[in-house]
Amino acid sequence: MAEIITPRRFVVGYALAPKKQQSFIQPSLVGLARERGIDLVAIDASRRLADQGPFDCVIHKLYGEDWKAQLEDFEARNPSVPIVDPPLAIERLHNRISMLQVVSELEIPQVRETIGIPSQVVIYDSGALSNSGVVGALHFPVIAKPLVADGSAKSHKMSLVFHRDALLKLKPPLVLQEFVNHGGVIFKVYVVGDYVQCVKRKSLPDVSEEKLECSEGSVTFSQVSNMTTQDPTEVEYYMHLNEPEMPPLSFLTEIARGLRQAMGLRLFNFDVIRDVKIGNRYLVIDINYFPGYAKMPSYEKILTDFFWNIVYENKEQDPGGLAVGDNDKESKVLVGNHR
Ligand SMILES: Nc1ncnc2c1ncn2[C@@H]1O[C@H](COP(=O)(O)OP(=O)(O)OP(=O)(O)O)[C@@H](O)[C@H]1O
Ligand SMILES: O=P(O)(O)O[C@H]1[C@H](O)[C@@H](O)[C@H](OP(=O)(O)O)[C@@H](OP(=O)(O)O)[C@H]1O
Ligand SMILES: [Mg+2]
Ligand SMILES: [Mg+2]
Repeated sequence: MAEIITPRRFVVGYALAPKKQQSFIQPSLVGLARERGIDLVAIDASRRLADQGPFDCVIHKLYGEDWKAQLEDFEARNPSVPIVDPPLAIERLHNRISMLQVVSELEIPQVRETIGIPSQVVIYDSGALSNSGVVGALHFPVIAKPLVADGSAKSHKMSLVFHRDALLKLKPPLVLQEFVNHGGVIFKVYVVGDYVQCVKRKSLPDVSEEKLECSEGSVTFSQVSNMTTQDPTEVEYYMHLNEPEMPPLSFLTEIARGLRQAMGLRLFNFDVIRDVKIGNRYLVIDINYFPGYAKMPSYEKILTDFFWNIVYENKEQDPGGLAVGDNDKESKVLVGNHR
């Protein structure tokens, strides 16, 4: 009788909003993870988390106090199971001021390229919009961004504001951020643990001094980097999207490492623009928790490697610390020698 020991399987539980689940949990990801011994299992957010599982790792992108309490309860009962990422660390990204503060605090070598954020002010009430002491130092145009970034459609609705008088119709709380001409392209830097990948995306076109003078009021827009178009006049734009040079990957990797450590997050992306006036000056304008990874080439392999590292790292550090009901996961298959 030969004894075959099959490797232990791991379970990664995911708690995602329906739209996110649909885009992220693709059969190609589930299949690849399964081949590597990792089963991706949906968490039902309407049921108590601690009653579900067992899990070797929990990944999540849900909002609200209820969900945070569920995670805390689960963590207290399963202290050895990694929660990716801790809700407290994610919270920083729900406010567009605290989100970028961490960039200003980065301590990375800035020799050839430099990194920063655009000048910005936070506006809590309408009165501040007409207060020279608050908005007087800003150089126009500015982008008005909702202060809260909570995943709602409203939190993505922005205005490009050309003149001060157009500020008065805006609805605080918001951030007024100087618009920086950057050649109409943004660099989206995806971070998955210590893996970093940069892609180019469509952005707002530059605003010349002449255009600024003849433009009135403001224009609204939403998630411009995700926009695709059937408009033939834009075909040319897309043809030229390949032209701008990428920022050096080593520089982006340093920034990603610094952000990861400072924020205590492993799953995020950040948007970078290059100032056309100062060619080696880069600015971070946005950081997103658990972004649209399925848009990233080879996301299945990158995410599967990430899950594998988490569950194996955890197993090595704490081989005894298994989640509830974990003991029976190492299955032995006995194969009889039939005559
Ligand atoms: N300071 C800036 N200067 C120039 N363009 C900017 C600036 N801030 C934002 N933009 C443009 O506006 C777009 C939306 O801004 P931002 O990324 O902050 O919004 P978001 O809704 O959080 O985006 P995402 O969909 O990536 O979460 C950017 O992709 C970029 O095209
Ligand atoms: O709706 P919220 O919770 O804010 O999250 C969005 C992020 O803000 C975007 O950055 C994601 O798009 P990108 O992956 O293209 O950055 C976007 O990706 P998705 O639309 O593919 O899910 C979302 O993750
Ligand atoms: Mg963005
Ligand atoms: Mg964002």
